[in-house]
Amino acid sequence: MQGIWTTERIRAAEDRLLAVTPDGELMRRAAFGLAVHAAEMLAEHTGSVSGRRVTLLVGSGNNGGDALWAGAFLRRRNVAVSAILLKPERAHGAGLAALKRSGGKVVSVEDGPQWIRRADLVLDGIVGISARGPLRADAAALLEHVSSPVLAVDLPSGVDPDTGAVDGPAVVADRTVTFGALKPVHALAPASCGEIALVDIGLSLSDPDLRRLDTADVAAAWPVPGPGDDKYSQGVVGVAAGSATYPGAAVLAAGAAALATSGLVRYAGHAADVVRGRWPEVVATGSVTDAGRVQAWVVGPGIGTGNEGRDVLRFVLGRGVPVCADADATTIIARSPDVLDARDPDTPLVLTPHAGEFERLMGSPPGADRVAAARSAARKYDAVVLLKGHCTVVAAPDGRALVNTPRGSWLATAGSGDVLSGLVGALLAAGLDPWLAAGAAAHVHSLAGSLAADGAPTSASGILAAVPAALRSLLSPAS
Ligand SMILES: NC(=O)C1=CN([C@@H]2O[C@H](COP(=O)(O)OP(=O)(O)OC[C@H]3O[C@@H](n4cnc5c(N)ncnc54)[C@H](O)[C@@H]3O)[C@@H](O)[C@H]2O)[C@H](O)CC1
Ligand SMILES: [K+]
Repeated sequence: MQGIWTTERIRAAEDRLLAVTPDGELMRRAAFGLAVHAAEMLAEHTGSVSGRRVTLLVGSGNNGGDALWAGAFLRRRNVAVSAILLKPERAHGAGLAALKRSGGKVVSVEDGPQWIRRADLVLDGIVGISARGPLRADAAALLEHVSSPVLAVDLPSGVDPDTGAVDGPAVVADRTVTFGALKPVHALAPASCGEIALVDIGLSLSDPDLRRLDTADVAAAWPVPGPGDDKYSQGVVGVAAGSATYPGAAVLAAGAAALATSGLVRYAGHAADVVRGRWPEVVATGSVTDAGRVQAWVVGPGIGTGNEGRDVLRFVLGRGVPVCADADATTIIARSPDVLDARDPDTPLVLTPHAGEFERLMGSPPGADRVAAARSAARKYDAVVLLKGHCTVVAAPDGRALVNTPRGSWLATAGSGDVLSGLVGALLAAGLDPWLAAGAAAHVHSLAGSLAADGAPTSASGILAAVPAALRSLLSPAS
């Protein structure tokens, strides 16, 4: 799993390292890495490096200092470098001196636009981990003239480093070169960061604040049948979803559970005939009380929020096995939290709210800091909370949190959540740690979404149909 640290932790680690490193050495290490990526981008976009033009947007802190030093290094490759100093009197002294010594130009903010328009590459050194609030107006005004590729220094300016929230004008980078370790912005605002490159500057950090699952983590966690397995050994998952009026949610959730692992799927509800007709391998019954033993339940999609839905949820919560409560079940819990009294305290619960359901559960929307929001809901309900969004956040009651960096926005389609809940349930039945089960399911769900979309809008049925291909790409990449 990839570690992600808050800016506070990063700054503390940088300060510790600065104390034992020759003055300016860290910055030169960072800037050299930056210059290598800038040269790579020039070659990629223009076919050459020498003679090309790079314009630096230079803020008043060390982020600007990185950009100035990188400009000095680029001068060695005969790149024409111009620096626009947003606050000339507060520009990084050593960096500015290095740029001037190397023959780089310093231009005024007033003349900035023309130097931006003629650039082959713009380096965003406006602000880094010390960013506070929306991008200042003078910096924002310069962005309007950018038409070349952009390389962000450490992180794209105008994006909140710790939440990835964008509140106003902000840099949209083609590539972001960050130093030492990933910050939350790199996982929470992928569209603003572009391709992310990490330059090692010798920072040492432990106990990440956040994590991101790599493909290898998901592949290692995903249950794959072995010689000794049978239809029960991979876990039996119960799916309590849908109704005679709305059988679709049941078909999608049961189907996802059936495709996710080799375990047995039991469906329970009023859509039994439709589910049986679509998924003959699913053992379908008309009621949860007739469903038989399972190792985990998925409950909620399409069950309705009335008395009958509440009774189904109460029954499932009382079975003493992990439960993934989604959709209508989330609304029932929000309206009548006492339904959770039926739950054995040791029974793991996974809640999968979208922003609206989160607001019902918590009384207010997730807000800008979605990791903090998911963590607060996880503590309040003593449950793993998978907070859906462009970047899905999964928080556990013990504070663990992971971010699933999306592959596009193809999942925002009706029924997509039903597919996700089926995937979560199958992994819970297979015995995965609930937090990991939710994270792995979200990872495969977004992979299936991008395969199904293949660049054009898709539907929940398309996402469901792409689950096997997503799993194949994960579990047997060579195929
Ligand atoms: N410590 C090191 O040797 C290394 C630092 N690295 C780079 O340093 C930055 C962090 O630098 P810092 O001086 O703390 O602050 P910033 O440059 O991020 O910002 C300072 C400056 O920016 C202005 N500002 C704040 N908010 C905004 C805003 N919303 N819009 C515009 N301007 C803003 C404010 O005036 C501040 O004074 C880090 O990101 C790295 O790039 C490297 O890691 C190498 C080692
Ligand atoms: K920046």
